[in-house]
Amino acid sequence: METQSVAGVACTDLYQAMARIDGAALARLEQAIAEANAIFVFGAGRSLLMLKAFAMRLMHIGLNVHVVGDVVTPALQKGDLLLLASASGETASLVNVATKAKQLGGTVALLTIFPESTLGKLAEVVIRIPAYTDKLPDGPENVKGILPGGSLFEEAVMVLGDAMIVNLAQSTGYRLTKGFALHANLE
Ligand SMILES: O=P(O)(O)OC[C@H]1O[C@](O)(CO)[C@@H](O)[C@@H]1O
Repeated sequence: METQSVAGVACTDLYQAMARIDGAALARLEQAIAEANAIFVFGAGRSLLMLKAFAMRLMHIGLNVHVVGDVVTPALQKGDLLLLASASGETASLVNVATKAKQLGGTVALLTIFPESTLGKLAEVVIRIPAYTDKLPDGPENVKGILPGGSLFEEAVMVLGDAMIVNLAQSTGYRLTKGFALHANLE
């Protein structure tokens, strides 16, 4: 199959996953983001890359956002939000960070395939992304798509992030009709 056709099938897989996401849970996440004093994002590998892209957009619309582990990331305070992306919900470094964030009075939000995971139990706001996973048997609820590994989950995180920006910008009064004035100018 030609590469652009593979990409087209991937978009269909992504669309079908999006159609099964709980809109009320997403609205709760948007509210938690809008109400947080500061937002911290964290993940491992590609899941973290997607959240870094989301963090950039949150900065663009004027929100106070940090990436856990960066040398200039400040202390998490009570009233802050920790947003995690983890397909498995079991990555040990995220479990440690989530536990610490809760001890500090933070709220934990999670994007995951497994709401019943260790991270899912720690998080106050959980968004289930019904992407294919080889950790579950194949079946009508878990159909392998065209993309390899955890790509469908990761790309769903990316698209959901940009979609949330559309709604968050409306609620914060940021106009998306022009370029992002706050985008880095030292690149
Ligand atoms: O998203 P999870 O389940 O926390 O796992 C993170 C792992 O997944 C990947 O992002 C992709 O497989 C890896 O880079 C990383 O080690």
